[in-house]
Amino acid sequence: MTTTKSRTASASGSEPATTEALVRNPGLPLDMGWVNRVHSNRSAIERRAATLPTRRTVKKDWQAAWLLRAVTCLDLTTLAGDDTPGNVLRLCAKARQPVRQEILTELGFDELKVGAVCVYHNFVATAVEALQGSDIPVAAVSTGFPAGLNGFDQKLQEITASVAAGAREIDIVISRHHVLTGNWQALYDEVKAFREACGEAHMKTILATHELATLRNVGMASLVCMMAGADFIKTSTGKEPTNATLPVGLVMVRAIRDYYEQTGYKVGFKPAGGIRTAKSSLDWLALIKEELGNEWLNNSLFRIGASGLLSDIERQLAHYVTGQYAAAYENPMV
Ligand SMILES: O=C[C@H](O)COP(=O)(O)O
Repeated sequence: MTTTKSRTASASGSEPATTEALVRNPGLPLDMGWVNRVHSNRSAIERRAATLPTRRTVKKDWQAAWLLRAVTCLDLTTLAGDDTPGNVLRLCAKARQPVRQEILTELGFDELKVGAVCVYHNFVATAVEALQGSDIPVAAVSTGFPAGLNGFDQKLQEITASVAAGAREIDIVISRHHVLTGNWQALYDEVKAFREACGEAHMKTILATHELATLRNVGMASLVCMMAGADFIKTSTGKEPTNATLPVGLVMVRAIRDYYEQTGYKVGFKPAGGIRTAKSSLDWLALIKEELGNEWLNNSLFRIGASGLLSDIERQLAHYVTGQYAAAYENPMV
């Protein structure tokens, strides 16, 4: 007979949490013919997005397995004005042990860790040291995060400094004005230069979709950033009035699918900003599964950027294992 524990473990392990090394998207010359063919039908996109939270009901063992998968894809983030070395160290400890060991053991796991820790440049060195030996990468937000309005040279210096401090991932923000004025060449040139400055560090390109005015702009900007060599495209900084939404996510993952079908290169996707509940993490996983397939359901190609999601996931996992919700003090942070 299959036990609950072994079913859960196999459900979570049915696809590897981290796949073998991907071929990095090298980018390609800006193809304005392709970019101009991007279209978006807002009502159709919104209708499709509205079905996602309802059509895939993931329950019991499968829900636990999906939540564990969400944890492995989490960019555990702190990007607050009152960040301190102390709270970054606590975040890194949580990154190493995101779910209490007794819960993990009940679920049949020895170990679980997040996809990355995401901080401002000033805390990169602290996080790198705290995560030594864990193989958890540190991601730095860069290029004038969140508004993206620093000078261009300053933006390149920020990237270089974060890479030198040990960041293995750089989350850059694009200049929204290039999109809003239709200057796609400028957007392409900017992102290509950022990618060159990143070197071996993987580059996530934040579109700040709320500030791009239309879904068509989101689709066009997604494509231009991939042509310029983005390893991931990311929805939001977490600082816009509206951040990750399923309609915007749908436009972006369809751009990723289009790019893959045309070039053979897989680009990752990172929804970020305002994702706070275990249920919403399941909706994002469902979006990826349905639109991009299981190949994207691992932390090489999918991340969730969140500063306040993990505690609800841990709470739901504890409930799954014990039948009771934990007291707040048992899940003290994030
Ligand atoms: O990149 C990640 C986002 O800044 C996180 O946003 P959040 O604080 O709303 O979770």
